[in-house]
Amino acid sequence: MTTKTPRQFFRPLAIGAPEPFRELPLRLERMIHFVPPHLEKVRAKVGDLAPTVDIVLGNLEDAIPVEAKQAARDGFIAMGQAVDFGKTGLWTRVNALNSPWFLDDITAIMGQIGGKLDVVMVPKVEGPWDIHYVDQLLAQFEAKYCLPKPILIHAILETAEGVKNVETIATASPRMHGMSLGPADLAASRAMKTTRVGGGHPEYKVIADPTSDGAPRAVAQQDLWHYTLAKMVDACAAAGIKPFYGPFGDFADEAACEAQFRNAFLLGCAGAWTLHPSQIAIAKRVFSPDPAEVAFAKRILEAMPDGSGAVMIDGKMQDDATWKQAKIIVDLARQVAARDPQLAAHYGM
Ligand SMILES: CC(=O)SCCNC(=O)CCNC(=O)[C@H](O)C(C)(C)COP(=O)(O)OP(=O)(O)OC[C@H]1O[C@@H](n2cnc3c(N)ncnc32)[C@H](O)[C@@H]1OP(=O)(O)O
Ligand SMILES: O=CC(=O)O
Ligand SMILES: [Mg+2]
Repeated sequence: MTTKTPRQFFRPLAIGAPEPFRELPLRLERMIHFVPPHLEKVRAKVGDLAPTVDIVLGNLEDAIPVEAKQAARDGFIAMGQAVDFGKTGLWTRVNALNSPWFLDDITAIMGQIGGKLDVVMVPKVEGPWDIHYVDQLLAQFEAKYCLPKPILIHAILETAEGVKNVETIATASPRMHGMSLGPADLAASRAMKTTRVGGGHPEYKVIADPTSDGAPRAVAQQDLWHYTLAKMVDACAAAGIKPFYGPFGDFADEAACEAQFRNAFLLGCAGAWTLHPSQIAIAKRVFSPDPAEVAFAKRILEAMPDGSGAVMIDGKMQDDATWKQAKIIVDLARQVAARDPQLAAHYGM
C-alpha cells in the first residue's frame, strides 16, 4: 500500500486546520460512559454524572431508534453546550459512514460544539479509507470554524474486514486516538452463533480426554475474544494509540462484566465502555491499578533508580524489563491519584 512520507503525514489536511498532535494528550480514560442523548431525563443528569466518569459519550448510532436519530443529535448538542465537562472528556459516537445520518451528525456537531468535542467514535470501520475520509472532513470543519485543537478519531473494531485491516486502521492518521472492540457487531459480521453483547459463552470450551475409570472430564471455558483483543492491543501499542474493550450487555452480571474488563486491563487496554450507571464503579475498580500492585511497583523503581541491572525483591528477579512494567503501573497510578483523592491515599501519592 502506498503511504505518505513522514513530513506529509503530520501536515494539516485543510488550510487553517490545527497541526495534528505528535503525541496523544495524556488523559485518564478508564471508562467511556455511553449516554442516550434523545432522553431528556438522562440528559438532565449529565451535569452530575460528568465528574464521576472519565469520558461522557453521546451515542447517536445503534441503540438509538430511527425515529429518535434527530432528537439524539440535537440532545447531544444541547448537552454539550449546557454542561461544563471540566477534566472529563466529551465524545460522540456518530452513525456509520454508509448511513443516512452520518453527514448531518458531523456537520451539526462540528458547527455547534466542535470546540468542546474531544473525540469522534466511528463505528464499523473497515479499513484505512474510512479513517482518511473522516480525517479530511474533520480538518475542513476545524478550518471553517477556526478550532484551535484537533479532534481525534476513535475506531470501533467490529467487522471481520476491520479486524483483517486492524494495523492499517491504527496507523491511518495522526488523528487516531485508539480503538474499541465491538463484540456484538463483530459476532454478527463473523456469523458467530451467539446472541450476546460481549462476555463469554459456556459452550466455547475445551474438554479433557476421557479416562478409563469414567471419571467426570475436566472442562474449561475459553475466551471468545482473546484473539481479537490481543491482535487489537498489538496494533494499537505498535501505533502509539490506545486500545479499549467495548460493551458488556448483561448489566445484572457484574462478576462477568468485571472479569471481561479485567482481562482487557491485564492485556493492555486503557478502559472499557460503561452502558449503565452500575458499570461505572466496576470500570473504576478494574482500570485503576490495585494498591498492592502499585506498592510493589514502587519498590521496583526505588530498588533500581536508573532502571538498569538486576535485583531480588521478595525472592523475585527484577531487571530493566520489570522496571518498565512497574513504571507503567506507577505512572497510571499517578494519573488516577490526580483525579481521585481516595485512591491517591491508598497509593500513598
Ligand atoms: C452493542 C452496542 O452498540 S453498545 C452501545 C449502545 N448501547 C447503549 O448506548 C445503551 C446505553 N444505556 C441505555 O440506554 C440504558 O441503560 C438502557 C435503555 C439500556 C436501560 O435503561 P433503563 O431501563 O432506564 O435502566 P434502569 O431502569 O436500570 O436505569 C436506572 C437509572 O439509570 C439511568 N440510566 C440508565 N442508563 C444510563 C446511562 N447509560 N447513562 C446515564 N443514566 C442511565 C436511568 O435513566 C435510570 O434513571 P432514574 O433512576 O432516574 O429513572
Ligand atoms: O458497538 C459495539 C458492538 O459491540 O457492536
Ligand atoms: Mg456495534
